[in-house]
Amino acid sequence: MRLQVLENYKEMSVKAASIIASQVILKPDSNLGLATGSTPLGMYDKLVEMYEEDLVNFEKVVTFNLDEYVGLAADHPQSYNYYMFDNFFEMVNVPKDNINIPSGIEDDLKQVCKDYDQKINDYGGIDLQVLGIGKNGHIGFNEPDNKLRTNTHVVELNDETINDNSRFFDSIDDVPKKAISMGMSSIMKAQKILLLASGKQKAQAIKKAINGEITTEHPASLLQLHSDVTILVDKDAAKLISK
Ligand SMILES: N[C@@H]1[C@@H](O)[C@H](O)[C@@H](COP(=O)(O)O)O[C@@H]1O
Repeated sequence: MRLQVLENYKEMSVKAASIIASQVILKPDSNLGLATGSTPLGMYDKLVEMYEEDLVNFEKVVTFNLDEYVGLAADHPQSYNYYMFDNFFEMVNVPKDNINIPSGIEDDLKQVCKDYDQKINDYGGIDLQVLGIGKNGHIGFNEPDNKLRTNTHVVELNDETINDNSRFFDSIDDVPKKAISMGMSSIMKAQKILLLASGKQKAQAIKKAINGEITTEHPASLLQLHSDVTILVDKDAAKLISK
């Protein structure tokens, strides 16, 4: 694991964007695994800026998002589909046909999950996977548990995650109780992983991810088993990491 501690959120976001841009410049048809949440917002802003300045071109890029809420249609403002278009896809030139986000509103969600993994495989796997981290160490929506699912699957969100994510909804009752998430093996199969964390509320989760034992009870700790992980954190998120 390579850890880089940046001065603040802005610097972390700029660094993350430059890593993605380098990936796309070196391999224009990269398959990018993308994440949502508040953490990557600054990275998407910077990437849009770089695209507008002609520093990067996404015309051959294919994207696969990590997760989506069950029950929220693509046009629901809190869906991850909406988030991705609102914060990134509307402003850059990733072709619409190259954008993959699991649909949480189909009747047969098992089939959606199966097809999603199949498509990732058909495209030759993910070159660079961006991840945020939950306060409880979840990545995507792989929640702490005594066992974790390998492939894309439907997951029951735990109370802490529902509570954390309720800040985006009018009321906690509006937060979906289930989501579709890429599984740990889908994530671990990515060639490279880029994990971002900002703020002191993430310090404990980052400490356990980097210095803690490898356990499914802290899904991000499994990243210690991957050979090419870069972790970008700001000073607040880094403050519990032992030297
Ligand atoms: N499913 C998402 C994760 O992919 C994200 O990493 C996490 C942290 O979000 P934030 O960046 O807003 O703290 O929250 C959500 O639950």
